Order: sequence, then structure tokens, then C-alpha cells
Amino acid sequence: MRIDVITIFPEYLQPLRAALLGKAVERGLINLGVHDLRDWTHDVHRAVDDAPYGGGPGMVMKPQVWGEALDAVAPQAEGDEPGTKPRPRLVVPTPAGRPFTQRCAQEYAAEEHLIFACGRYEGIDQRVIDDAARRMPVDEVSVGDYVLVGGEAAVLVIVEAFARLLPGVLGNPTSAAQDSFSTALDGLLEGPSYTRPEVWRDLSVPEVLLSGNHALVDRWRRDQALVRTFHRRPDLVDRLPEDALDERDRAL
Ligand SMILES: Nc1ccc2ncsc2c1
Repeated sequence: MRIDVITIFPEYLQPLRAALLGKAVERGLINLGVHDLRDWTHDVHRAVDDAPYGGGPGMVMKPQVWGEALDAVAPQAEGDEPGTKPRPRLVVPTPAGRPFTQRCAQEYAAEEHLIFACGRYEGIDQRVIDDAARRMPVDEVSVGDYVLVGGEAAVLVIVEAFARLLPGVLGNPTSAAQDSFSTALDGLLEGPSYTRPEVWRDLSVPEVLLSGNHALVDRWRRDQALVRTFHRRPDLVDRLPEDALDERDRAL
């Protein structure tokens, strides 16, 4: 998979070259390009923003600079035979976007080429998104109901969420199958985990986990996931299968 990130702070994306993701890049599972948006400016000040039409606080990122950057990173070469190059998907993190979920992460893990546009200030001139949408799918996505200073931190979150799903990235691929929100858990939250010692600061591991009875352990883990989900994320309840509601009543 190819990932391109366009930003005015390339150094912010260094964590993509560290740890597990860094290993995936080194091994060629991910082909990563991080680009400085200012490389497509032509003025002495290398300006990337301007005052908003209609007035209001803050600055808006200029369409000309973004247009040239996206043309360079996702060239629409004349005469390209359709399907000869993977069509990229443009992802624009924004507080005003649709929620980024585990399902989105699974979709992105299936893409061949993702381009991330990191906005700053009050955001990117909307015509950049509208122009790009003429030649590639564009997603404006939110990583939560809060506002950051820019899109870079959101890109780190999004890339980690889908890259860990790529074959060969995680040491133990089966662990992703039992994640919170996974199909195996019916979209529930994971329950609590424990490891040695059995007693720590007078706190004991739940007896059932020491029983060796896998059926009882599985049932206990399911109950813990149900109770945790219903208490912490009641908004996920309506997405659960009908029988999970009955399980809830038994578990609570
Ligand atoms: N451009 C911009 C500004 C704030 C923000 N918060 C989450 S993503 C994002 C993107």
C-alpha cells in the first residue's frame, strides 16, 4: 500500500517511521511519502493561507497551493489507460467530517493508495476538496468530537488504525480479530485483561480465569464485554444483535 501525507509540518509525521509502523515501512509493506505543502508555494514568504471570504476569525488554506500539491502526488497523467494505476482515495481529517470508525479502518486497509491532506488554521478552501472529488474518492473524516490544531495528529491515529490491519504488520494477526468493535465481538468493547501475578497489591485475578475451563472463561469475557459496553457506550447498544440484549439482562 502507498500512503502520501501532505502537511506544513512533515516532522510531525515522524512517528509513522517508528515502532511497528516503521518496521512495516522498512519491510516495504507500506510505501510512505511525506510532503511539505510549502514546496508548492512560489512566493518569497511561502504562504499557504489567506483571510477567509465573508470575514471571520483565522485563516484558510489557499486552493492554488493545495491544487498543485495534489496534482503532483496524484498525477492525472494524460492518456493513462483506465485501471493502469491505482486510483488514490483522498482523506481529509476535519472536526466537521464523518466519524472515523473501525469499519472505516477496515475499508482503508483495502485501499492501494491513500493520500492524507493535513489542514491547519480554519481548514482548507472547500474548492480543493470539490476539485479533487472530480477525479478520486474524497473522505472528510473526524477522529472525535473535539478540535485539534491541525490534521496531523488525526492522520497518525487513522494510519495506525488501518495499517495494523494490513497482512504482516501485526506479529499476531489473530489479536486484531478479537479487538473492540470487531465482528467477533459483535461490535462490543473488550472486557478487562489480567496477567501474572495472581495477587497484586491485595487485588486478585478473577477466579474464573484461573479455572482452565475455556467455556466458562469465554462466557465470563462475553459478559464483561456486554456490561462494559452497556455502561460505557450505550450508543453502541442499538447496533448490537437482538440476542445480545437478552445476554445483557442475564449479565447485568
Ligand atoms: N485542519 C484541522 C483543524 C482541526 C482539526 N481537529 C481534528 S482534525 C482537524 C483538522
